[in-house]
Amino acid sequence: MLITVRGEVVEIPSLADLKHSAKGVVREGWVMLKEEKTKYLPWTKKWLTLSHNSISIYKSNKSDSAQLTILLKDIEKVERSKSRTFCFRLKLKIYQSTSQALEISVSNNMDCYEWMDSISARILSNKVSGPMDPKHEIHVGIDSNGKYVGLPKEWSILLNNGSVYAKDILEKPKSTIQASNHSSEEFCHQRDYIKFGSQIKLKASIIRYSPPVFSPSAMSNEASIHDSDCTTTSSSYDVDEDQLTLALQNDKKINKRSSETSHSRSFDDLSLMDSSFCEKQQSTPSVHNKNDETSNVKLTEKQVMEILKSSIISKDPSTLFSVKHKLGQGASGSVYLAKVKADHQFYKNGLVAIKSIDFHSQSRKELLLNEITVMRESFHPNIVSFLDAFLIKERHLWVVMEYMDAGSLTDIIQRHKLNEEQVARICLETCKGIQHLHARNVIHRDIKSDNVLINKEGQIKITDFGFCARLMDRSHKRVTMVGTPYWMAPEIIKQQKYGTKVDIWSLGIMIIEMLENEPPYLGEDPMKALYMIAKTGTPSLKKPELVSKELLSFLNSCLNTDTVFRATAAELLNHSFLRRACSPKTLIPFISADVVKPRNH
Ligand SMILES: Nc1ncnc2c1ncn2[C@@H]1O[C@H](COP(=O)(O)OP(=O)(O)OP(=O)(O)O)[C@@H](O)[C@H]1O
Repeated sequence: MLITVRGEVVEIPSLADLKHSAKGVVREGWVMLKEEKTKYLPWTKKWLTLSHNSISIYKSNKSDSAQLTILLKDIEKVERSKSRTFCFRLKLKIYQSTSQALEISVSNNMDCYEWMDSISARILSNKVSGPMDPKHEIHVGIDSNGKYVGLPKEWSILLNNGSVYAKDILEKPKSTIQASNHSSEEFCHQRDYIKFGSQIKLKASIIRYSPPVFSPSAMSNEASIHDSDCTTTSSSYDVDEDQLTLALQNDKKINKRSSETSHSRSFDDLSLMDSSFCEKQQSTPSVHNKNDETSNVKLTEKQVMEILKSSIISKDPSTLFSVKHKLGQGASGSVYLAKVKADHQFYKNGLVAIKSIDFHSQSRKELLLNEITVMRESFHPNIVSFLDAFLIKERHLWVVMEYMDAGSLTDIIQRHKLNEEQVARICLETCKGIQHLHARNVIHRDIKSDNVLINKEGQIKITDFGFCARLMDRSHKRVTMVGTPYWMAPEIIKQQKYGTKVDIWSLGIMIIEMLENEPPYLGEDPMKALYMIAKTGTPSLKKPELVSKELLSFLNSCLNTDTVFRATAAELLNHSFLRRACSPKTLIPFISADVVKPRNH
C-alpha cells in the first residue's frame, strides 16, 4: 500500500505483508501508547511493529492497516520516560501538525530496553546512506619539481605536518589502498568512540577478516622452527613495508578468490564447535580440517539456530529474573544487571549479568556459539562464570553470567593511577586465566582492559569469548585476522600463522594501558595503528625511566615481536615481577560503589 507521510510517498506493507516479508517485522508486540501532546487522553492498548525503516501502530494484531506509521529517520531520540513504570519515549523531529513525542509503555523492564535498543540500532542504520551522484573532482599529480599538485587542503596539511602515514599512502599506494579495502569490507564492527576532552578514544574496535591463507610470509613459515608457540622464522621484526605490502596484496588476491568460490572462506572460529554444541547437532557440517583451514564451512543461520535450540533452554526467563538496569552496551547486545527472583536460589548471590542478544541482527551468528561454548567449558576463578543461556521466541538469546560488580579494568584505569604492585596483581590474575585457556588450546584473541572485569572482592576475571579460537593441538596455527587493532600482535597483522602467544602480546599492551592509560597509537585511526604495529614492532613506553626493571623485563617478555622469545603464560607466572603482586584487598579502595553506575537510557 502506498501512502503519503508528510508529503513523501512511502510504501507501507500491511501487517500480513510485513509478517511474510524477509525485511519485515523486526519486533512486534502489545504496548500501551499515548501521544505526548494529548496528555489528558488515556493510555490506549495498541499493537506496535518495528520494521527496518519504520514503526507502525495498529489497533490490534489482526488489523491490516496501520493507524500511524513513523519513519525511523523522523525519530530524533529514543529515551526512558518516567510517565509509567516500563516506559520509553520517541521524540520526533519537529514537523507542523504532528505530535512531538510518543510515550510507549510495555510490560517489563527488559522489554522496554529491548524495544529501545532495536529502535535505536535501526535509526542509526537508517541515517547512513550511500553516496549520491559522486563526481571525480580531485586530480593529484606531480609537478616538475617532484611536488604533489592538486592535493585537497586536508591532505596538504597532513603532509606538511610530517604524517608518515599520509606519505606512505602517496608513495606506497598499493599497500595502503589495500589496507583501506580491509577497513571498508572487513571491519566487522566498530564500537564505542568515547570522547575524553579533545581526544577521541576508540574504546574497542574489532577487526576481523578471513581468510589470508597462503600469505608469502605464512608460506615461508611452513619451513620454520615449530616450537609450541613459534610462528616466525625471523628473529628481527623490523618489518619492511614490502612484507606488509605483500601480505596485504596477497590477502586481496585471496579475498578475490574467496568471492569466486564460497568454500574458500575460512571460518576458523568454528573449530570450537567440536564441543558440546556439535555433539548435539548431528547434521553439523565438518567445520575443521587440521591441515587446511580453507576447508571450513560456514554454518548457516538455520544451523546455528538449530544448535542453539538443542543446546539451551527455550523458555521465558522472566519468571527467574527481574531486570534492574543496563550495565553496558556491547557490539552484539546489551548487558543488564538482573535480580534473581526469591525462589531461584540456584543462582547464588542474587544478582546476575545478562547479555541480551538480538539473534537476527547478528551478522556473525556462529560467534555467539563460540562465546557460550568457551564460557560454559571454562570453569576457573579468573574466567567470568557462565550460569545459563535462554533462547526466547527464537529471537533473543540471553546469556546469564556471574555479575562483576566493579566493572571493567578500563573503568579503573581511567579513574586511578595504579602502582606496580597493583599492576602485578592484575597481571597475575589475568595470566592465570590466560594460562587456563591456553592449556585447553583456546586462544582468546581479544585480551584488553575492556575484557577484564573486577568485582568488589578484588577478584579479576577475563570475559568476552566471542572471538576465541581453538587450536587442534599445541603446534596448530591460525591465520585469520581477529582482534582489536591496538592490541593485536604483529604476527596477526602480517598474516603469519599464529598461536596462543598472540594473547601474551595483548597482555603486554594491556600493561601499557595500565601504565599510560591507553594502548599505543590510540590517537591514530585503526588502520594506521595496524600499520604502525607491523612496522614498529615492540612499542616504546613514553617514560621507561619511571618503570622498575622487573616490570620492564616482564613487559619485554610479553612484547617480544619474535614469538620464539615471547613468554608463554606459564613462564610469565614464574616471573619475579609477579611476586610483587599486592593482595587483592589492596585493590578494593579503587573499586568504590561509584565505579559501576546504571547508565541513563
Ligand atoms: N559479567 C558482567 N558483569 C558486569 N558487567 C559486565 C559483565 N559482562 C559485561 N559487562 C559490561 O557490559 C558492557 C558490555 O559487555 P559486552 O561483553 O557485551 O561488551 P563488548 O565486549 O564491548 O561487546 P561484544 O562482546 O558484543 O563484542 C561492558 O561495559 C562490560 O563492562
